[in-house]
Amino acid sequence: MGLQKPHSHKQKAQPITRPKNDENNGGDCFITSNLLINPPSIITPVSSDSPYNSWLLEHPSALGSFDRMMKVARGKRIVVFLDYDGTLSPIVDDPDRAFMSDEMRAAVREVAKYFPTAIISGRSRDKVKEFVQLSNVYYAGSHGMDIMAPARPLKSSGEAKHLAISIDKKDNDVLFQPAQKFMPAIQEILALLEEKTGNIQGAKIEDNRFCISVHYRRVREEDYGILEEKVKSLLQNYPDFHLTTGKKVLEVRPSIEWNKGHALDYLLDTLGFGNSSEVLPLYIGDDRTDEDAFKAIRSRGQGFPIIVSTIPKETKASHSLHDPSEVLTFLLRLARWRKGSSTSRSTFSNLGSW
Ligand SMILES: O=P(O)(O)OC[C@H]1O[C@H](O[C@H]2O[C@H](CO)[C@@H](O)[C@H](O)[C@H]2O)[C@H](O)[C@@H](O)[C@@H]1O
Repeated sequence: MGLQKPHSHKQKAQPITRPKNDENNGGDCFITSNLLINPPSIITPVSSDSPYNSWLLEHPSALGSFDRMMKVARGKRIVVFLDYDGTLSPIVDDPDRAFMSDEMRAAVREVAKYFPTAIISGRSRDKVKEFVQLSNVYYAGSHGMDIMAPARPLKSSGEAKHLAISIDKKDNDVLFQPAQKFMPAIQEILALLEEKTGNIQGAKIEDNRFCISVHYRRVREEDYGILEEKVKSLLQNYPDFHLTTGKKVLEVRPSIEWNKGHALDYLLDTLGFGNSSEVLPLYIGDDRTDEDAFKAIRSRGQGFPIIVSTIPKETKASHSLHDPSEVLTFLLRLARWRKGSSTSRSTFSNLGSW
């Protein structure tokens, strides 16, 4: 059987060799073997003579595999989870200007008409809401530590029950903030970070409510070590916090057992799909913190973890999309599939319940 051209981005048809330290990626670039939840029957890349094309064999394009994925989805309830930066909006130098295109907004709105849809971001919930501007999706900010979810009884969020959680009712939704007790310390750290990094040109501190981003995308290379040192030394006085890394960003987070994966499970639970074997979660994300959500899908045993990446990297995702423009195409296709499928309209009850 001849190898087929990927049914997606033009660039993918070419052998692509990208630098190891991809600008947007902050430096991680590995190839790993990965068990696919649903291995593809057709291998799409033209050739495997570039690291990216080899990687695609293990993480096939979600566009090239779309029909196959939708066959798996037959009779299941798809729930869509989306990351924001690098997934719905391109990575840009200024975090305050990471706008989503109107086209992308329309695509997410359309998807959310047919499937329960949630955006899980490292940003503060308010900020991501301000960027997305849609009322028919659920929002989880601070890497899942700030969730506005439907007011339904929890069935199986075992983890949540063990945390000092705060649940406030607002309208018909419930606010779930498992890191609320860390708020005073977070405010303190925020002020200290502003003070101590103020003299490092290009450094930017972003208040993400239950976590803090220290951006270094615009910091001179020779200053980066100093910045990192300052952040680490400050955190020595706050043993309840730890640092994680993302794309040219250091993130200060409270040390609780809660991440995007827990947020995904929590949302499925509150949406009423806690133990359902009928649910098929689909998560699209591009960064390290999204790996927790990919893992959560893998432990459920069904669903599609999809990574957005222009370079080969170690991931738990089963499928891939090259960049936000492919995310847009995928979302439009998903909505069109649901809308156009007259059989699915009578077979599935997604539409009625959402
Ligand atoms: O979980 P996400 O929604 O992907 O948020 C992760 C971080 O995204 C943002 O930073 C990244 O995007 C910026 C804008 O494109 C870019 O300038 C920065 O270098 C990236 O790291 C956001 O500003 C962070 O607070 C989020 O934690």
